[in-house]
Amino acid sequence: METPIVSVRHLSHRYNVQWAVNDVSFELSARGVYGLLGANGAGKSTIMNIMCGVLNQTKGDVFIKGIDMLAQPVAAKKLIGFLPQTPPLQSELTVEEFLTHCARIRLMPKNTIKAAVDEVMQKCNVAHFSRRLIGNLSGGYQQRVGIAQAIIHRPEFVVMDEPTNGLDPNQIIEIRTLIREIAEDRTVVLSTHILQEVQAICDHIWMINEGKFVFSGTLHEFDNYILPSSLMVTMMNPPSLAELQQLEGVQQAEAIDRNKFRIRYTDAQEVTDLLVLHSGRNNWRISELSLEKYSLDNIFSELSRKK
Ligand SMILES: Nc1ncnc2c1ncn2[C@@H]1O[C@H](COP(=O)(O)OP(=O)(O)OP(=O)(O)O)[C@@H](O)[C@H]1O
Repeated sequence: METPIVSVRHLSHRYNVQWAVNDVSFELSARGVYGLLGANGAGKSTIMNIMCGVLNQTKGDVFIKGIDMLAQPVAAKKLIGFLPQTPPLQSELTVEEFLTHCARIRLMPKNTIKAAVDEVMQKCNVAHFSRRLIGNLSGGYQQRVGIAQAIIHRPEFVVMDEPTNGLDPNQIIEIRTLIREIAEDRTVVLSTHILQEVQAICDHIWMINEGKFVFSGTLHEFDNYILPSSLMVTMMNPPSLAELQQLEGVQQAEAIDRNKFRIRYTDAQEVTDLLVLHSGRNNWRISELSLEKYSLDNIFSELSRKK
């Protein structure tokens, strides 16, 4: 069997007295984008920093292509690219100078550096800014340079800590596209606290809460696992709450305001059909009907209930 690109075994980490990561294990063998999703403080950065050899774990092991990160950090780090939460940029250098410097500290052979810098500037679409000082680039372009430094040495495995944090909506779309391109021939692990981010670019999701994995699966499995169980209905001429509650298929109805109600149900289609039917018969005049989208908080509490 092929050696996994990454193997994390029973990883735990404690800062002072608090356990930030608690017995996390996983293995990655395939290409694609893996999303580590969790609220602020869930433990994402701690796991990423340990995987990349920036922080030594309290317990457990990390192997990169079979190489123990603690025992052989230099050899393991050659196989990894890392974009930390705050990109390690030097604002007084030009893009080309900075990437050349990164290639040197990555111990790339001297005669390969120029070609590698040109290639990565093309890939990350910063070649036209090669002579511009990094400090004078926009946030989106600085992030591109941050990604370029992570892949300059052509690692098989790239880790990005909240790569779209702080960018504007257009920049977010561009950086997501770049990440997907990078993942075509590599394994990328990224962290985010934004549900839509994993839905937009990840093939596989891990959810982490208070230092523990609470879900691991494909995007499809995730969507099937977390089904909404309520809908919002707005009516111009609503019935009483008691009337709504008596409707077949309605588990519970809650008035949000005079016209708007949250309906909990067992079968979304059945309750929608009945609401529309009764609205037609009784002139309730539905103006809006929508399934409620889950927030990250809802999902965590739902996952905790399912465990
Ligand atoms: N250097 C540190 N010293 C003490 N506690 C820390 C330190 N770094 C992180 N923590 C704590 O460990 C827990 C996990 O933090 P971590 O930064 O890994 O979470 P995160 O999911 O990456 O959150 P964020 O999205 O806010 O970066 C948090 O409770 C945090 O306060």
